[in-house]
Amino acid sequence: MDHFEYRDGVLYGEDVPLSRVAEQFGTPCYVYSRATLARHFRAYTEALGSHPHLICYAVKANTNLAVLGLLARMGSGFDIVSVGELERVLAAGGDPARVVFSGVAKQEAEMARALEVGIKCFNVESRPELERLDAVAGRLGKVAPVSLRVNPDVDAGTHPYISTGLKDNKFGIPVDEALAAYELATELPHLKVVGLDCHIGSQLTEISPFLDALDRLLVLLERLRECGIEVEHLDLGGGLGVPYRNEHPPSPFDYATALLERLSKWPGSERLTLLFEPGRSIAANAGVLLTRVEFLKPGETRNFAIVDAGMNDLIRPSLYQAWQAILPVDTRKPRDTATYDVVGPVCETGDFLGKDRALAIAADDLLAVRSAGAYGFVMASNYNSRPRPAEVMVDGDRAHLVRRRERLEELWAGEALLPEDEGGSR
Ligand SMILES: Cc1ncc(COP(=O)(O)O)c(C=O)c1O
Ligand SMILES: N[C@@H](CCCC[NH3+])C(=O)O
Repeated sequence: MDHFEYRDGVLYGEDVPLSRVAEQFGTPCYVYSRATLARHFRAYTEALGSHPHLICYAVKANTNLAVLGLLARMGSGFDIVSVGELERVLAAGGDPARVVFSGVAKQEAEMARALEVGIKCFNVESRPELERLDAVAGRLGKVAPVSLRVNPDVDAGTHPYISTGLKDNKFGIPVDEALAAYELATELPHLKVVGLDCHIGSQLTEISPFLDALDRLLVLLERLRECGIEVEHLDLGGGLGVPYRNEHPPSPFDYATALLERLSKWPGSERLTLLFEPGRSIAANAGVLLTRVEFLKPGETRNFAIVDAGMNDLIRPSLYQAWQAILPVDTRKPRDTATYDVVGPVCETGDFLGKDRALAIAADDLLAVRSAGAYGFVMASNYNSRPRPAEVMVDGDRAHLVRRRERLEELWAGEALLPEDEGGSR
């Protein structure tokens, strides 16, 4: 069941009419469904069944504390890429022993904090990072658990900005250099090799690139074994796509079944814990962005629906030419249908949420931009000095404000005038 659906012409999030959310909390506003988030998380754990596994939700997709807290209580681990994400996981009650730390540029202080709280492992992306981590761990008298992120050079078949597993991408250690990097890791006194990791990209809609990557990792695991290096876990990253429009990505079940089948041919695979780092497939379709039509502006060549959410609130359409469905929240009022570019208030021609959309709308109507639960609020900015929107979680017939809209004064907190400009004129 989809938890954002029309009932009698009105769009609901679970049992809450989205018009009520807009009235209560204003627009623009992100709305997440607790039941959908939980269902998406369970789809992974059920798909993996009894095979030892840990789902490490990719925090970057949606860092709202209520989202993290819900997943933490369901037993989720977390994939983080900064100490900021680590602190959010801890603040939400997440278990540090279930945290993996990815990212190409981990700083010493970030490593130190992660060692202090005792994370599960560092997904190390280069040889200099191994050396830095060894030095930091040595200074703290600790041993850092490491997994090397290998770049298997497979084409994920996704948007070039979100493809990460090609030779040309900055991520990971090239697969041909991985063995030598593992040897270095075993020699460094303050590191312990625990895993092997890859992440080939985001919004993948086919299983085959994942299987190609797995095949390459299994060849590497074989060679590691020959050198006496055994790992406890294999982390296949995130990347499973979602339907934004008419894509048909594999379900977590189909994906896991295909992987487990391929893996079963590898001796000892039943002892290898599988880690996954899904972000989008858990959060994207668990959220919408609510926005109100400010003005309709008919034109000679195009009609514009100018709404109160802009590229600063949801940048995916502008940045990746991403298509996200835009739906009227209340379809009961009689309206003429026209084709609109749905644009925001920001002073950029690239400020649009959708183009060429057939919509039956009038000024003041509410719209919902779908699939906005991942890479939505987290990528919002204050461009044009616009406060970032509120976030709301619906749960059955209740709507909880889980992050209030930013206040205007917060936009200049921490800034100062020059001393000579404080009050009075020169
Ligand atoms: C290392 C890593 N893990 C996990 C993810 C999550 O990816 P997705 O949201 O596509 O599942 C990303 C983002 O692409 C990533 O860079
Ligand atoms: N921000 C991207 C995904 C980035 C994945 C991060 N490695 C998107 O919205 O599609």
